[in-house]
Amino acid sequence: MSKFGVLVMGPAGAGKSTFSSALIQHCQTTKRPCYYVNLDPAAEDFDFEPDIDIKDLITLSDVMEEMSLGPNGGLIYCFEFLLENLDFLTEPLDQVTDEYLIIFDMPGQIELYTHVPILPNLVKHLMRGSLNINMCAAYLLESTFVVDKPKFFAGTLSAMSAMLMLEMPHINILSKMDLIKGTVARKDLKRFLDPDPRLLEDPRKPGDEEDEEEARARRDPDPASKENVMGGESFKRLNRAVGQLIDDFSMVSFLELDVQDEESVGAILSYIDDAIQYHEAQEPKEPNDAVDTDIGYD
Ligand SMILES: Nc1nc2c(ncn2[C@@H]2O[C@H](COP(=O)(O)OP(=O)(O)OP(=O)(O)O)[C@@H](O)[C@H]2O)c(=O)[nH]1
Repeated sequence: MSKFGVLVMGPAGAGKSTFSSALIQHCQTTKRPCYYVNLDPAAEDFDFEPDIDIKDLITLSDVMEEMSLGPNGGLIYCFEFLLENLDFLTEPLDQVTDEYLIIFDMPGQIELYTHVPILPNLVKHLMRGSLNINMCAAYLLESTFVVDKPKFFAGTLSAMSAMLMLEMPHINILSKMDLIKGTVARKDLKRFLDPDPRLLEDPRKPGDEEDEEEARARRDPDPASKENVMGGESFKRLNRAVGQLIDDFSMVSFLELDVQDEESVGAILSYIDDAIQYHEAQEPKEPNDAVDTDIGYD
């Protein structure tokens, strides 16, 4: 057995720190040792004191002030600095024994999960070489997004982007389920948990009933309708293509998280353990890949 780690990611305010705390609480209840690493250089209040806190190395506020950078550029700078000082993580993590679950609580800036290769390099360092941590990514998206379908699909695309970029075991989580409980019918919710590509063409909000006429018009649009003449159809085709892309990439589905419900937290942790074990069985690691610390920030 070797160390297990979970990289808790997702957009700002998705509930990453709250989920990290729920995981720690669950580990305490089930007597599983865990270790908490805060990698958000702007995070301030914690339910549980981090065992490693990036702010002991560098803080976003110092970088913004001293380098005259904004919050996004400042965050990238902080991570570049972390990659140049990986001993800050390696030394304490080397001391963590194999039975521990290591929770990495990440910042919410979306840039980190899309186009800059910071996280792939960090993950490579954690998973390969001497640390040899078996990792899984947990990408959180707020459940309230389901009432705004374009927003939900945009969030799903960012989860996919993180999946493709990191190439590691990955689960997606719909967080804050308590906020939509009772407002979205189970059958509607299922179309989001396992994203249905036709959702973007369906004008109804979850919970609305569709009348026969609307359903017919959606299945069989009138080519001469005003919307089509004004270019609405090409927008619909784009939506359809995006929905299909997500559908074809059949690994994109969501688990439900309600942090108040101990069982849902435990179920997600079991998925994380299973995803890691499955990945380990499929793809033995290549040790000692060099970490590229140049991420092209100027
Ligand atoms: N109702 C409800 N609120 C939640 C839940 N999880 C988090 N929140 C609230 O959502 C807000 C953001 O939660 P955080 O855990 O700080 O989110 P985060 O993703 O760590 O935020 P950043 O680090 O700023 O990106 C806080 O006000 C939380 O109390 C949940 O499961 N249900």
